[in-house]
Amino acid sequence: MTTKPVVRYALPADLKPDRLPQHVAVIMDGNGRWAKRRGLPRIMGHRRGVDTLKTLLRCCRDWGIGALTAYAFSTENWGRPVEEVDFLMALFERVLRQELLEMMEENVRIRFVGNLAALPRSLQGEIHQAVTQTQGNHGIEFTVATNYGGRQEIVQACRAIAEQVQRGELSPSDISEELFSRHLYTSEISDPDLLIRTSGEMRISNFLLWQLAYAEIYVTDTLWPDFDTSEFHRAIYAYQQRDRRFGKVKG
Ligand SMILES: CC(C)=CCC/C(C)=C/CC/C(C)=C/COP(=O)(O)OP(=O)(O)O
Ligand SMILES: C=C(C)CCOP(=O)(O)OP(=O)(O)O
Ligand SMILES: [Mg+2]
Repeated sequence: MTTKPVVRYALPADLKPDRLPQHVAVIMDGNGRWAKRRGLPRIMGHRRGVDTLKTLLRCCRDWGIGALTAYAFSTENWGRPVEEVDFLMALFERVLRQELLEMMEENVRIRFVGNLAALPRSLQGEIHQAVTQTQGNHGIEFTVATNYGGRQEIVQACRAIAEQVQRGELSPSDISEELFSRHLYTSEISDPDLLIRTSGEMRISNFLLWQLAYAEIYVTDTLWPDFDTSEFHRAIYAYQQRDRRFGKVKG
């Protein structure tokens, strides 16, 4: 039997353990450019991007960040060349299958958000398996946004609420922010405290439109496959310098 070396990340001394974001969301952008700069096909960037994600998940867990949400495929990404879309779907499926045992060992609870019913059947099966098998885990909460669109999520929530009103189960005056949140894909997870976007783009590209209302935003020019623990350290350090006022005045 071979024993895998266990990598543990110590919290850097200049980060305050009592001021860590509890939930970090990431837009894993720049995989295509990373590959292109090396004269490689775009898909190689996505493949390398998986390693970045695995490292980040471990780092969050070791530093005491309770939740990580990663944007893996947007509702708009269907418009990419079919070979790239097919590669990504197969990659998600393969990674899920390969990593399930390790997620169990590392006490990771995985969830998926997005319109999952439109994903390939075999991927849906793998998602179901991973979600149900890890649902008793109480380590880090790991959410993958796949076929996810913030607008689509809001529309489906409106539809579900409208149907309840039509059936007479709910009155329009019962609709509150809290009730609305319960109809989003993210009903079981807290809103992100910090959004990180790699590759320098200053936009949120239809990601968690409702949930990011008060998230701190950090954008780095680094491309996702190059985003490492020292880059993550910089992002958390920047977050800890922010003054989160939530519309109030400084006390
Ligand atoms: C199992 C699992 C969750 C795996 C994650 C794999 C992964 C890293 C997916 C991200 C895919 C994606 C569309 C990235 C955006 O970069 P881009 O293609 O837009 O890059 P570009 O902006 O440089 O073109
Ligand atoms: C990271 C994911 C999965 C989606 C956002 O990146 P995109 O590359 O699709 O976003 P745009 O720059 O096109 O807005
Ligand atoms: Mg991109």
